[in-house]
Amino acid sequence: MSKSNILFIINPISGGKDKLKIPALIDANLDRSKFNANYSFTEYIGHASEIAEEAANKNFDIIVAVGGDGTINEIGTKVMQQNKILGILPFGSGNGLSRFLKIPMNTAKAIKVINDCNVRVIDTARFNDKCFFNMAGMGFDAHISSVFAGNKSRGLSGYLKLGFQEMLNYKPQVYHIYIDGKEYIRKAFVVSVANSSQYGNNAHIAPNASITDGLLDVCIIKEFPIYKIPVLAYHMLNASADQSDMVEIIQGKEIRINRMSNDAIHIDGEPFFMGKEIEVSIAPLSLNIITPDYES
Ligand SMILES: Nc1ncnc2c1ncn2[C@@H]1O[C@H](COP(=O)(O)OP(=O)(O)OP(=O)(O)O)[C@@H](O)[C@H]1O
Repeated sequence: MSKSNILFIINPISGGKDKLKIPALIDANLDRSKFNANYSFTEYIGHASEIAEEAANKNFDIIVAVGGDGTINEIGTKVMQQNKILGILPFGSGNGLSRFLKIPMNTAKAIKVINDCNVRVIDTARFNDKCFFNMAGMGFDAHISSVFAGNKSRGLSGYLKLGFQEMLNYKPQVYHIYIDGKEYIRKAFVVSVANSSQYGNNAHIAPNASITDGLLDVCIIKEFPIYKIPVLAYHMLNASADQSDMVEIIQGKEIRINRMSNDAIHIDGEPFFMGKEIEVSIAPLSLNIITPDYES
């Protein structure tokens, strides 16, 4: 059997964790009878995307994102365009897509999942012309991702600290949301569009989301008094946000969101600016990705 060429692209800053030992962990755990392996470290924002494009144009069959949802986004976009296979070693702050797909957080175990090479095909989505795989949105979470991007300390504690500071001053906004032909006008704290169920760290905003159903879950977090944060957190961590009166979830395929401001949006947790009108679309079953074999 011929070996597959596999490239590991390592984001040295994601999740705020040291990655210098990753090449040695790959050497110790990757099945060399199946793979010819190589790796490279990213040096700047957007570099993972450049490396992935070059690798996909060459003869790499599998490209592994070593990082969080932002790194997966950069690499997955190129992998999808070239119809290659994406692997993940989770090393982000939140690891939303990895957790949803049940990819082990332990690196040696995650490499074993790659050894087994069970490939699934999943839905992907877009905000205007930018792909996302896990979650995209606007409102408070996008505001946080834009402030967090300029913050030196990554990781969960960095997110939480910033979140509390910024929440005190954040004002909910009015959104006109069109889902499969119906208009919803909502004043919201957050509008998230979910492909998977969770933001990361097992905070499930769309507990019924499926990544293979051809549908997106529009999750509207309504304006709420600050003392209700623990209730919202409880629902997210218990995957019961659909039962909370603070959250409205509407599934659909053709979605457009109009808003009054040009504030940051986020795509898989990374901030971007793309105007007041966002066209949201879904490409059913469009990305090949290595996951655990759920049947075994
Ligand atoms: N060498 C680098 N220096 C600075 N930024 C980088 C570098 N390589 C990649 N990046 C950027 O790091 C950002 C964050 O990456 P990523 O999303 O993987 O980590 P995270 O935000 O800690 O995790 P998660 O999204 O799971 O919460 C991405 O926008 C990526 O473009």
